[in-house]
Amino acid sequence: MVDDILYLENISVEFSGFKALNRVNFFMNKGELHFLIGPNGAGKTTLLDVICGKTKSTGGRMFFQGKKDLMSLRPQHIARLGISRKFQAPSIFSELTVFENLELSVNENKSFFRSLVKEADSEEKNKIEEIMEKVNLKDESNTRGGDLSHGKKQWLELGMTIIRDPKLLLVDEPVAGMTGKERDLTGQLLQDIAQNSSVLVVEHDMQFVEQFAHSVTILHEGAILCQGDFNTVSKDPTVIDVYLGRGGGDLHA
Ligand SMILES: Nc1ncnc2c1ncn2[C@@H]1O[C@H](COP(=O)(O)OP(=O)(O)OP(=O)(O)O)[C@@H](O)[C@H]1O
Repeated sequence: MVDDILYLENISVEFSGFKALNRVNFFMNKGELHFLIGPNGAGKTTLLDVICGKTKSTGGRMFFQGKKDLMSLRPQHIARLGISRKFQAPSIFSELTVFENLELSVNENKSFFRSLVKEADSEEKNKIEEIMEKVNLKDESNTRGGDLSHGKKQWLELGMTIIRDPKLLLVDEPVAGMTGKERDLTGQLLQDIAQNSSVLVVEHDMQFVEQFAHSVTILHEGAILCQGDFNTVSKDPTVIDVYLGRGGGDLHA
């Protein structure tokens, strides 16, 4: 368990008697870019909701960095430990520039209104420059968030999330609606982020998963079907059954 960033044991969630997650065991190593995949309704979003404290498991155990017990913590406490979530729809400020959006996020300890009135200091400005470079928005510093393409909005929000140096980043379908080039750059960006943080991504795009995943977990009907590298899980007969059975075809795109 030494290298575990996240360790979940017997996690279960019920919605009015329906088992969305049923005794799920899941772990992730530090520095991993890990993909969570599975058919619609498999429980992927529910699992991310449990990790960030939005939804509570009816039992089991959940540890962060080997020792911090997440089970009884509220979402804001879990976020303060360094677990950040990036949702599928970008939630940037359309009227603010790329730089200003990042400026608002650079110091999470400042209140929202204090962030609005106080300019970033030189250390914070350097950090913003570094993040703009990382998320391919160096030349868009003065562009309004609302004027960015869909892909660039996603990168800006990723930048607003990683500027706080999360230890674990949870990401919902980051490449939905992106062009091929944007997908590739996003994959490289996620790999880059995983060098300093650990990243757990929910994704349906199998070509993207095959190209960038360090490891993959397959959820099916609220339970883990298998976990391993892409090649191993894509050859697993039960996985092939699930995907072929659902009309989803081979895992290989
Ligand atoms: N708040 C809720 N109340 C009732 N049922 C819910 C609730 N949230 C999720 N569910 C059900 O739990 C199951 C798992 O949902 P979840 O959104 O976690 O699946 P998913 O794998 O993320 O699916 P998708 O890939 O379609 O987003 C689904 O059958 C869903 O309808």
